Amino acid sequence: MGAKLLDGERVAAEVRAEVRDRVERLRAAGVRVGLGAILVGDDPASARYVEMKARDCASVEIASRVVRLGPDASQADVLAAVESLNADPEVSAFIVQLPLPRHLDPDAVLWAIDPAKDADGLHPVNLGELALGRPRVVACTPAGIVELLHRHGIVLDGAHLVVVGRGLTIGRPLSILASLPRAGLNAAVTVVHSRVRDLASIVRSADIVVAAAGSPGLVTGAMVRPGAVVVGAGTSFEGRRLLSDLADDVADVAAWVTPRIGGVGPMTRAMLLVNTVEAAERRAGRSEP
Ligand SMILES: Nc1nc(=O)c2c([nH]1)NC[C@@H]1CN(c3ccc(C(=O)N[C@@H](CCC(=O)O)C(=O)O)cc3)C=[N+]21
Repeated sequence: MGAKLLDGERVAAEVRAEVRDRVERLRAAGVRVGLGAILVGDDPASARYVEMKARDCASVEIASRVVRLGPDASQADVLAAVESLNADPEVSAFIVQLPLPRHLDPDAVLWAIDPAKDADGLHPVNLGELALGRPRVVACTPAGIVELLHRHGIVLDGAHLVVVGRGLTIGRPLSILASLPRAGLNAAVTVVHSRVRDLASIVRSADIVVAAAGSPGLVTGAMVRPGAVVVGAGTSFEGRRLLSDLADDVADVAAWVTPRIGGVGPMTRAMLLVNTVEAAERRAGRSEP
């Protein structure tokens, strides 16, 4: 266990303190900030995440509203919930918890969200703006990973970043974000899936590895170049236990590694609050750079 820990809990607390100041300033100007969530079905992990989010909101004095729909909710029911939050002046931004039950079409639901209220940065317009090189609302986990690295003094610019996993919420947007020609980003990005030929040699060529495949123990110490930075971002469960995409022996080899708990997860939640206060600021016409 030679690696230093990328302390997401600590950095998330810093980010929350900054969000709280911004909420305070908006309140002084008569603007209230609220985060909504639509939760469909009874997946325990999803329910737990939505609960944590409500607690985070309370800690920064953002109002929180959860719309709960049963596991048999129809596409029309979900779209109606989206429309109600789009129209709700108390809701600055909101998320639709994913994955949705299999009978629902997530693409149509994401399209229905007002892009100005998209707290997750997963609306096609926001993903499109990101791809075009002018990020507006950035997906929470990618934004959180970039922030986590920055605040530990780890430089993306010029580094070789290997992203394992290309999902909608982490790998795909992170690979685009990190490659943007901007100060603090500008990484040389390789994005692969978990069954790529010779994953080990690709991972070994990385300065920074982000494992976002949702495949427990996928990235092992033997794959990692000594001194590399390794971030575990995938989530999977064994019962209620959260499993990491990183094998434990990564910590013997890497210079920096995320802990299984208290790494990327708290950063994801913190960036959700950032996206929410930014939505409120834009709406109030006092957007900060
Ligand atoms: N529309 C949408 N947006 C999401 O951002 C989203 C989603 N759907 N669906 C599910 C995934 C998963 N996710 C997590 C966020 C934080 C923790 C987290 O904070 N975990 C704690 C541990 C919590 C525990 O003790 O189980 C930690 O890593 O320290 C976990 C998982 C967001 N997701």
